[in-house]
Formats: sequence, structure tokens, C-alpha cells
Amino acid sequence: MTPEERERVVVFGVLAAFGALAHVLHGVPVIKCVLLCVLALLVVLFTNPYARWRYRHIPGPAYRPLVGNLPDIIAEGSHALFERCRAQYGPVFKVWFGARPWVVVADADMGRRANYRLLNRPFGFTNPLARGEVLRSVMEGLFLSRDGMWSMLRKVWQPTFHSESLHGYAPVMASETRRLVARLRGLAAAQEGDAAGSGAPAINIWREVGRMTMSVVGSTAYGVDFDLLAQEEGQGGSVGQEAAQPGQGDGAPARMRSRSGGAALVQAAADMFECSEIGNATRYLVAAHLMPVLVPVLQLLVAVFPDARYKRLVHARKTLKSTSLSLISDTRAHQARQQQQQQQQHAAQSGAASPVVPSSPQAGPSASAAHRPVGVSPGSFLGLLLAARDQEGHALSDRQMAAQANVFTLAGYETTANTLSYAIYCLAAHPEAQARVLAELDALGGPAGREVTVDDLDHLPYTAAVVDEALRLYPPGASTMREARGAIELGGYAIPDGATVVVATYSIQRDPAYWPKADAFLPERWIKGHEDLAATNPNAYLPFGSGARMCIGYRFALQEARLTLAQLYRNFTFELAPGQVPLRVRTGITMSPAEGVFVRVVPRSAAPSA
Ligand code: HEM
Repeated sequence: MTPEERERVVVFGVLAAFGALAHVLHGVPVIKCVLLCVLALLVVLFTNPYARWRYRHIPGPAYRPLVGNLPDIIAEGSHALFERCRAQYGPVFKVWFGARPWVVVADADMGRRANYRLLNRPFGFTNPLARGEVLRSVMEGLFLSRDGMWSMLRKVWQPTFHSESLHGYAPVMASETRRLVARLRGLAAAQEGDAAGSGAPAINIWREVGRMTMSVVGSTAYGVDFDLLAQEEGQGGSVGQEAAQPGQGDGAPARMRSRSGGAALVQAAADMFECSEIGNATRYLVAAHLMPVLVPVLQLLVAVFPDARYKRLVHARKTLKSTSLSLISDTRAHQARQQQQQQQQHAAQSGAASPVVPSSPQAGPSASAAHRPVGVSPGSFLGLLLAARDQEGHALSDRQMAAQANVFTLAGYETTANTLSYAIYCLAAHPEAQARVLAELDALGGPAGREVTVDDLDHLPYTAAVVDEALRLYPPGASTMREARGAIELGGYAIPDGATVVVATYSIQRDPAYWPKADAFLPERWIKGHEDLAATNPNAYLPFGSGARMCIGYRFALQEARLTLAQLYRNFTFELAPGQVPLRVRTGITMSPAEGVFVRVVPRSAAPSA
């Protein structure tokens, strides 16, 4: 039973006992008992006495009846609220996310302890309105899975991010970046045209790189060519599910071409993000956070009287799931046909049938062409999941596979897009750093238009440092969350069992106690010879979290961010549109630019030769 469920049972139990006692002992009429119970329930909802009593020893801003600190979280963003609270209450404090207390840790060493010691994410992290099949699917994805299920899934995911697999994803990243460059060239030309006339509209680079990162994770996760940028240019794939051949076209690994499927998936992923953020969510979700005791009632109400936002969320969920499931079933059917053909061939050659060896769990486009299915490319994540087996040799269920593909897309899309946008913002605001990036890229040499490759990354330490520093100042995962289990003490405070422990990454990464010139953008601090600017505590840098639940895709993300940034600056520089400094950010599921990052794209004449 989760802490929320326990609390619910206690509250309803007390109310029922209260009503029954009143009736039996004093002969109070039933109607009065009901009214008394409703009154008692309202008092509980407004004052949240049980939780406030359990967390009374931990300092923090005052609890406001019914809403806790939710209005501040929505208005300021949790990252800014945590900064304010750390200054006022010290490194450990509590804030009220509606009726739920969060114990926030804004200290590098204590944050490490929490992340290493606690394994599960809190139940409160899930959408409280989810139940039944939806809840089961969510809890079977790597991000929210718990205990034994999590450790099985983490092992299944691991090969996806081995070095060979990472190299295998480079062509997808390169082809999507190529499309982005082509699109930005077009937009830059339009900007030039407009500049001569009525004034150039700025380009929201956050949106542009978001399309690209969605294409990269979508293509990698589902084996579907999202083909987004080409769609806008009126080129690209067909609605039919025609398999591209390896080595054909743009050099990307074989991917199913599905234009409408790709667009629907992208829309679905974007809707999932938007509708899951508390500021944009269905009113029922807000009510569920404010009154967890009433969650069962709200679950019923939202099912019977859904509002538009909830309908959008449900539709998005269905799209993600049905796309995965249909890809999986197409692939299974194809594999079965293939196995049959192989058996028939073998029988014809040797005169006897022999068992077929299943394809090995290998990621990257190098997987055997003989085992290549039509729907899902072997270089895709779904291809890997189809071949994976748990310790007992069981395959994942279709629902489990679909859940992993969803997590891959959702975890890898906005985080990487935000990182790239922040890096571009920082470089545009610091011309001297931009000049160093350009010099480093020009030193790569090669003919004009030569693309940056994964092997070049070793020769681009400053570009890597720009990404690291952008992730320090603007961590897309601005905090990590864990559920306390058993007795744990942080900063001298006993943390109640089941508490939500939040490690305040943003605050730690900007704390002057650990970082010289903490608020300054200084990529040099990541380069040898500048130890005076480096962190005084290694635990003060955790953009990908830490401990066993640390981001499993961090190498994928860094490779993608560095490659894309390098390729963009081989071709362009970016100038900030007026009014962009300081950048406004908002924290929802990720910390992202509030409206975007608006720039003018300036094409570089030609990449110089060495
Ligand atoms: C710059 C981009 C990214 C950032 C900043 C980022 C950040 C994070 C953070 C902070 C966490 C929570 C870690 C913790 O609780 O200690 C996380 C978890 C996770 N990330 Fe990422 N991430 C990024 C890209 C990606 C990509 C590209 C993928 C997949 C391809 C991915 C997949 C995941 C998964 C599956 C988890 C959950 C791991 C688990 O619970 O075992 N992330 N990420």
C-alpha cells in the first residue's frame, strides 16, 4: 500500500467511525451524521493535519490551506522556489506540492546520499488519475518501474547504450542534423529576404532542434523514420509502410517510412508533455494533487466527465501505445514468416529440419541482415527489445515493450532539445566562447561542407565543455526524486518513511559554495589547466542524476548534443533576438525555455580547409 493509499484509508476510516459513533451513542439523526462527516472531511482537506504533523520538524514555507505551496511552484517554477527556500531555511527544507510534502535537499553530498541510497521514484510522480491498464503500462516503463521489475528492465536496456550501439546511432543523428541544417538554411534565406523588407522574424531554435531530437529518438526507439523536417519541405517518405534498404538514401540505417505515423507520434509525445504539466493539465489532476484523499472519486469523475485536456492526454497515450503495438505485431509476423522460410530452406538443403537460432540482442545497424524484420529496424530500440530475454529466458510482453519505447521517446526528446537550445543561447550571449567553438571546428579541416563525425568529437574538447557548462547552468532535469524507504536522516532531520525526497540539481549546480563564479557561463572550467574554475565538490554536478537510477541515456544524449552543436556551428552562427537576456525558463516535467530561444540564423560562408 502506498503512503497516499494508507492516508486515504486512515481518513475515511476515521470519518466512518466518527459518524457511526455519533449516531449510536447520541442518537443523532443520519443526515446530521453525514453533514458532520462532510464538515470533518473539509477540515481535513483544508488543513491536511496528518501530513503536517508527520513533517512538522522539517522547516519550510508556510502551508496554505488546501493549496500548500502549489501557487508558488506554478508562478515561480520549482527551481526558483527551491533557490529562495535554500537561502531562507538551509540545505534541507520542505515544500507542499498541494497536499503532498516534498523534502528538498539542496546540498551536494546529501543529494548524493539520497540518490544512491534510495531506489524507487515516488508514487506521486505518476499521474494520480491513472489506474488499471494505463497505470500498469506506466509502471512497467523503466522510468517509473520499481524494485525487481526495474532491475530486470535496466539490464534489458543496457546494451542499447554500449559503445558499439552508440556508434550505430550516429548515422541517424547525422541524417537528422543534415535535415535541420537544410531547413535552417531555408529559414535563414527567408530571414534575409524579410530583413530587406518589413523586418526579419526571429526563429525559435528550441522548436527547430526539438523537431530534430524527436526525430532522432523516435527513429531510434520505434525504427520509424519520423521524417518531420522533410514533411515540412514537402519531400520524404510515403504513408505506406515501405522499408528503406540499408545504405539507401541518406545513409541512415533501415527505418520504416511512415509519414502520417511519424507525425501522429510526434503530436502524441508533445501532447503527453504538455498535458502532464501541472499548469496545462486537466483540472482533475490539479484537484487530485490538492486533495489526494479524493483521488478515487476524481478517477471516476474524469472517466465519466472528461475535459478537453484529459481527452487529449488519453488520445496521446493511445496513439503512442497503438503505434508501438502495431509495429511489434508486424515485426513478429515478419519474423515468423522468415523463420518458416529459413526452416524450409534448411530442410531443402539438408533433407531435415533444424531448430532456428533466435537473433541476438544487438543494437546498431550491424545486426544480421538475415534477421532483419520489415517493421522494426534491427538498429532500433524496439528491435533490441524484441530479441531481449529476462533471467528466466522469457521475452518481454508487448505491453512492456510498448512502455519502454514510450519512455525512450519521452525521456530523450525534450531533455536533449533543451540542452541544445541552452547551449546556443549561451554561445550567442558570449561571442568570445562562440569564437572559440568556431576556431575549434575550423581546425578540423577538410573540404567545405564536410560533416562532423563521431570520431571528430575527441578533437572538440571546447565544444564538449560548452554542452557540459550549459547543462550545469540549465539542467533540463532540474531535480531528481526518490521515495524514502525505512529510516533515513538528512541534514539532521529524520525523513518519514515513504516521503518524497527531491534533490535540487539546479540549486546545487549554481551554488557558489561549490562553483567559483557560479552564475557565469565559463566552458573553460571543464578544460584542463583551469582547475581554479572547477567544482570544489565532484557531487555538485549531476545533470543526469546519480546512483542506480541515473539517466541511462546520458552517453546517447551527449553524443547527439555534441554532434549536432558541432554540425550547426560548422554551418551557422546565431544572434539572439532582442529581449532574450536573461533567459526565462519554466519547470514542468523538464526545465525548458519559457517561450523558446529566438535567434537570427547567420550562415557561415564556407567551412575553411586546413
Ligand atoms: C541532455 C539530455 C538528458 C538529460 C539532461 C537527462 C536527464 C535525466 C535525469 C536527471 C534522470 C533522472 C536520474 C535520477 O533520478 O537520478 C534521467 C533518467 C532517465 N533518462 Fe535521461 N536525460 C537526457 C537524455 C536521455 C535520453 C536521450 C534517453 C534515452 C535515449 C534518456 C533516458 C532516460 C531513462 C530511461 C531514465 C530513467 C532511468 C531509470 O530510472 O533507471 N535520457 N534522465
